[in-house]
Amino acid sequence: MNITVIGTGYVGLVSGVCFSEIGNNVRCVDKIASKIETLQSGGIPIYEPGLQEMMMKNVEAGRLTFTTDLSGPVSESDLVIIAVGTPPLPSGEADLQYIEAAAREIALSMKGYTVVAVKSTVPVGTNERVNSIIASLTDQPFDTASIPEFLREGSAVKDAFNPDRLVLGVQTQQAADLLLELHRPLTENLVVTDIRSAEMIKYASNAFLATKISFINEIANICDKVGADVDEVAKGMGLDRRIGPSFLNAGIGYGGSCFPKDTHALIQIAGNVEYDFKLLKSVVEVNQAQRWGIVDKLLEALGTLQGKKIAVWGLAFKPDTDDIREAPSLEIVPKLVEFGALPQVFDPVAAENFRREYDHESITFAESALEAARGCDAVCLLTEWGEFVNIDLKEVEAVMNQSVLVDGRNVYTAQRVKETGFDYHSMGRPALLRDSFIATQS
Ligand SMILES: NC(=O)c1ccc[n+]([C@@H]2O[C@H](COP(=O)([O-])OP(=O)(O)OC[C@H]3O[C@@H](n4cnc5c(N)ncnc54)[C@H](O)[C@@H]3O)[C@@H](O)[C@H]2O)c1
Ligand SMILES: O=c1ccn([C@@H]2O[C@H](COP(=O)(O)OP(=O)(O)O[C@H]3O[C@H](CO)[C@@H](O)[C@H](O)[C@H]3O)[C@@H](O)[C@H]2O)c(=O)[nH]1
Repeated sequence: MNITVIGTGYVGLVSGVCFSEIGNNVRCVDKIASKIETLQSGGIPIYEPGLQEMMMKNVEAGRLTFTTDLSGPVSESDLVIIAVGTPPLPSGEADLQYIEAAAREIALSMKGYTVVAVKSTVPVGTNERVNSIIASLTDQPFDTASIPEFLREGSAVKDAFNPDRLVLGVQTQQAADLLLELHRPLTENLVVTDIRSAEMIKYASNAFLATKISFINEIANICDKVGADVDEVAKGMGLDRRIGPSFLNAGIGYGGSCFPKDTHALIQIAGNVEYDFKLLKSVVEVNQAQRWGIVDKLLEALGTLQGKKIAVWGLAFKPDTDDIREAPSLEIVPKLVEFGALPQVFDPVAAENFRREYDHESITFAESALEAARGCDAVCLLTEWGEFVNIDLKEVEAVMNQSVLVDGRNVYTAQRVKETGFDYHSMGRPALLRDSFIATQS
């Protein structure tokens, strides 16, 4: 199948590479010339494990090319996938200007029957808008479709080949047949539905996952007060198949380019039809407050942050990505500075992206986790990169001024902490270090 993918961000590039990997001819288009030049020369503008190797393999096989000009590729394509950004407007609503511009450009180049599928996360009704834009500019036959993306950054390639399900929102059998042919090699769990429902499935899924996170974070806050261990609670809850174990990791809350944006957008979508989505508003509020929990714990442990050196481990919104969009670090580090602290920050890949967003004379960018900890009064872990999880805590303690460890992602076991002299604080696990039956078992 000949496919054009518009937008080479996380979603467009991963989709383009994966569809070429299963034998399709894919042309990836982006209007940012520097991105295309990087891709054409074998480089990759984002950090995503396994993507570059797979990209090079398919480029060499002649199935994958990159360009800034969509006209040629679109005119030869059976399927055009729109994977441009839908960033939030100040109101929280999704900004659809890039979707609409792409629709106009596609319409002017289409030749013969083409399916135009929106992969970007868009409010219900957007495909109809895309449909009317294209119909107003061309008399070529076409269908629009909604194929929302569910990949997670950091495991995008793995997710693309092992999806729990794929959702195909269609309006004709012809479009359904083409999309089924494309997606069948990836999974048997194909949900074929109407376009509006497909658009809604994406927002509802992200909102539900965000709700699970805020729920367990509130349970963690209560565990802190009643002396329970939220990880034990999550384990006990998650074994109930109706609840499930995933997305019950308590910590400093969710960030990233999707959950914050999509929860706000769904609140707005509901508001536009005069529905007050009270539950989701609370999810967002809880998530915001959760970020300050780690600062409270540092204050509790140190008394004051004025002049204190604080090592910050992790700046990316999650491990295995350089993405810092809506990362908790972007609020927590400035808050530490505001309290007079001297943060020594380190992230294996996201430090440069962070520095572009926020820098201050009080901050030192360290070259390693150990260097970040040197001379510090406390370490706080914001992102659970493997190298922080597996670090030798005794070695870290040895280079610090005071041994306080605030674990914002609950990654250390009781045994590892007990081997050190750290004054250890976690998110909702006060029972962890207690000499109780559970603590001696763990
Ligand atoms: N990042 C994720 O993990 C993820 C996962 C699922 C869904 N989504 C959704 O997918 C969409 C894309 O997300 P992303 O993170 O890949 O965005 P991104 O901002 O990383 O990439 C979008 C790309 O589209 C390009 N672009 C915009 N208009 C264009 C045009 N007219 N022609 C050619 N290129 C154009 C931009 O230059 C940019 O490179 C969003 O709606 C997002 O909500 C993202
Ligand atoms: O138990 C958990 C799980 C996640 N998180 C946080 O939640 C955020 C999002 O994590 P994750 O979902 O793994 O990453 P994303 O790449 O943002 O992926 C989400 O957003 C994408 C964009 O819409 C969707 O495609 C994915 O299905 C959806 O998981 C991160 O800050 C995590 O630290 C927690 O705090 N606790």
